[in-house]
Amino acid sequence: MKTFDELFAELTDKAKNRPAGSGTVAALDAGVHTLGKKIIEEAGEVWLAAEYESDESLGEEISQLLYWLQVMMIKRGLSPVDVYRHL
Ligand SMILES: N=c1c2ncn([C@@H]3O[C@H](COP(=O)(O)OP(=O)(O)OP(=O)(O)O)[C@@H](O)[C@H]3O)c2ncn1[C@@H]1O[C@H](COP(=O)(O)O)[C@@H](O)[C@H]1O
Repeated sequence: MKTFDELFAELTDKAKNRPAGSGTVAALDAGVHTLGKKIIEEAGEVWLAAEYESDESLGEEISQLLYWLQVMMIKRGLSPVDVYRHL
């Protein structure tokens, strides 16, 4: 288990050091267009889970959406503060 900020730090490190086999590195290399489509897909899965699935499944789908949002943030050079200041 990890927090939003802990995952962001981990993904930032992966982007910097580019370890072999990292799905995050591959996703970053795929680019904004691919990341955007993944975010739309995961958002749809959150919606469907909220309509039809368990709390556990919904939590998992939300975690995946947060992951892809973080990858997009890193791709575009945003930090969590750039988001938090709008909350
Ligand atoms: N939290 C996540 C995470 N959430 C979602 N995903 C990715 O998003 C996909 C979502 O799964 P789905 O079931 O919706 O999609 P799928 O059809 O199975 O997968 P695709 O065919 O679409 O890739 C997963 O298969 C992962 O590729 C994640 N990938 C990585 N992490 C964490 O990110 C960190 C770095 O991971 P690596 O870069 O892979 O080392 C680690 O702590 C991981 O636990």
